Amino acid sequence: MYDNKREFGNVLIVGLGMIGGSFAKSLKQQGLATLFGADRRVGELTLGVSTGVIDYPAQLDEVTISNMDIIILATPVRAMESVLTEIKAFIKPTTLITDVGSTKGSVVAAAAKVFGEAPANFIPGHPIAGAEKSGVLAANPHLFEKHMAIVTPLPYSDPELLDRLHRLWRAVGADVVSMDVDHHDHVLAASSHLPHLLAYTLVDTLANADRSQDIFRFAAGGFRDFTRIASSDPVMWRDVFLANKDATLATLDLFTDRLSDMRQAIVEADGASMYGVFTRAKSARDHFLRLLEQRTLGKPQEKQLSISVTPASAINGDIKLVGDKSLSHRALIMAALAEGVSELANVDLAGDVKVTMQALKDMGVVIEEFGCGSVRVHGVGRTGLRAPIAPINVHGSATSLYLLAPVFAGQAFSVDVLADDSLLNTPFTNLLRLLKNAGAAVSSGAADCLPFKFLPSSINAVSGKLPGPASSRLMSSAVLLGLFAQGDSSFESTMQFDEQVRALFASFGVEIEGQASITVRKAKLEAANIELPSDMQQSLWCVLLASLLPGSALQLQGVTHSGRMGALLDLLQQNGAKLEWCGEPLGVFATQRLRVSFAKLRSFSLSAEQSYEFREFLPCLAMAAVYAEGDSQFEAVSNLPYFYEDRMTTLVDGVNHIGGVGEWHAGTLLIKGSTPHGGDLDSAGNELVALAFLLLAARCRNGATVRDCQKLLAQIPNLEEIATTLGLKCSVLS
Ligand SMILES: NC(=O)C1=CN([C@@H]2O[C@H](COP(=O)(O)OP(=O)(O)OC[C@H]3O[C@@H](n4cnc5c(N)ncnc54)[C@H](O)[C@@H]3O)[C@@H](O)[C@H]2O)C=CC1
Ligand SMILES: O=C(O)C(=O)Cc1ccc(O)cc1
Repeated sequence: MYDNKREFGNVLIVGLGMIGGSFAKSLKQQGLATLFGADRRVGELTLGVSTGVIDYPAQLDEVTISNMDIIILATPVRAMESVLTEIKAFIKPTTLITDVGSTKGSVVAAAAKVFGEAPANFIPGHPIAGAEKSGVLAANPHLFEKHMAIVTPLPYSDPELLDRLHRLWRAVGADVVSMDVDHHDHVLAASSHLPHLLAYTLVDTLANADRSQDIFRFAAGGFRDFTRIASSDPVMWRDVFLANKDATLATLDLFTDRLSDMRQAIVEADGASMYGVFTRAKSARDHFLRLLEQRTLGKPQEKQLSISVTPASAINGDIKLVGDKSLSHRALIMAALAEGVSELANVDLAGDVKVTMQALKDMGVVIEEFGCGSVRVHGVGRTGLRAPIAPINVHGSATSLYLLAPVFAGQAFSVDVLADDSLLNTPFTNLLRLLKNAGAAVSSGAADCLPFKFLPSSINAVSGKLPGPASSRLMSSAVLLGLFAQGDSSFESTMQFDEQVRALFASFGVEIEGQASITVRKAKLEAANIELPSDMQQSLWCVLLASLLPGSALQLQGVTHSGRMGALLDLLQQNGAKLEWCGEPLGVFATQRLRVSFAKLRSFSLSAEQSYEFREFLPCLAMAAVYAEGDSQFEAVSNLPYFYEDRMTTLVDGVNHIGGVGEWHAGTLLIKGSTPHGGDLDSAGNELVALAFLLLAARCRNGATVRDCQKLLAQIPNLEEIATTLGLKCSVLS
């Protein structure tokens, strides 16, 4: 009967109900232990044996207890003291004693009462998995899979037995986390105990109300969802509230205050307050569900998407492109930090910008979306953000990280920042230097990589030379960081401050003076109503497409001639592009209508400085160079940060693969003018490479298929629609 050959030896479950039964059934089905059950209801033990949950029924006597390797207490929490008293005299010090109770302080106190001090072989635990059912017939061997199990070891707990406890929970499929007893009781009071109290009280209130019959008869799904847990076992929950009195009272008081605020909002017909609470709550819950989904389902497998392009003749039309991505990030952040309500038009809400928007929502900012890039942002002011309930995930968006990091650094609460695999190996040395130089308390993973942890600290004005090579993102990080400092920031960069970004900051009351020697003057951050100019990458793509395809005549609305976009278009004009600006410049960003028609482009010759200045646009420029007259060269591409160079290497491989000619000479990229025959182009998952390959595909002789376009389609979800509007024949294949 007693068997020590299996991994966990002899395991006794005391209290063979739903949780104890589920544990036993899982271990038994996997053949990991010999299972014994004890319960004050003999019927549960008989059922336990007949349904294959345990091997043997048992008594809490000397023979049983002294032969056990593991004893698991799975009774309601207030029964545990009497069970411990009963078995105390027979326990061997090498036997692991643990429990599954929903409260932990009371169980530790019970053990201390029985043993004088909780012994080293007593280590409490708690699975965060369950159901409203009870009894051994509700046992489910898969109950704990992909759920968390909390262990709350005590300072003198035996490390070997703690290791065994971890292995035990992992064996039934749980992810084990360790926690302090008091913290456990406060967290669970809020996340589990309070909801059960509300559900029980709501159902009881309505059951005793006038018209109760009709209340239940006409109850909808919401009522069912909200009250499912009121079917839970009353003894178990009575015990929980008796055992975790202080922590549940604290969370109940907080909730009662907020409920009376909601009552007041209804009395005063204060729709704005209600709307704020509801949108913040929705956003918090959506966020929480995503976390939960990730834990239970793992990361979703990305489907490979390709785009096939039939060689096009002309493209034509009059089109308004979505707003600039980099300005969209900045506009949302500034509107969130401003005082009052901002109306933003033509915001790009796809791809990485979604990451920035979600982070702001996670910190309590209400953002209403009206479709077509129109959003209303209810600014909370520089000090009005709230601590997010979970780490902020910037997924694969380095831009979100650059622009949000200064905001996290300036908060009075701490923020943890995570990312997806794609960004986890990227070092953010210069960003971290900028933050730390200004006094931010931020720690990172190894080699300046994510994850980051920000702790509250006081931020000093940004001064001196910005670290590392100049970049528009880092300059904006510096401006944003300065918003949280005392006094005005002044810093130097080797690059000129972009005029469009300057105009954007100015709209919200932040004046940026100077070109490469910058002074940031911040007054009160004011809400703004602005319309963003067309996205630079997408505008460039359309301009090049029209320039490459004979017969094309295209009109682009809302393009700006200021800043980097202006410089880029000037470069194209010097290379023979036929561009014509129409109408007066409008609005903060001086946008105009741009006419583009086919042109025989001359070969490109970019100096090292120009390769650096236009580094984000090199992929599209290099693919246009394939169809330019003569040989183009892009100097010093190999001196760019590695990921720019990687993009160009992928592009050159693609060009050569489909019959064009691209070569490297001492860091300079040479592209010979030609008309490739076409074929397969692998973008290696990079969205800018994929976008540039579409240009290449549009004019090659037989068309081409661009592989690995998931990221591109996430960033520009309406790409197929844009192409159709312009008359370019392309289709997405999965
Ligand atoms: N129900 C749930 O979803 C979860 C429950 N828990 C905890 O697990 C424990 C068990 O809960 P359930 O399995 O749901 O309850 P249950 O009612 O299904 O099982 C409890 C069992 O303990 C037995 N019992 C009561 N007093 C006893 C005593 N003095 N000696 C021997 N047996 C005794 C009962 O007869 C019953 O069979 C509780 O401490 C609860 O807080 C933890 C996580 C989830
Ligand atoms: O049924 C549900 O949704 C639960 O909330 C289950 C539950 C009940 C008690 C716990 O201590 C842990 C989990």
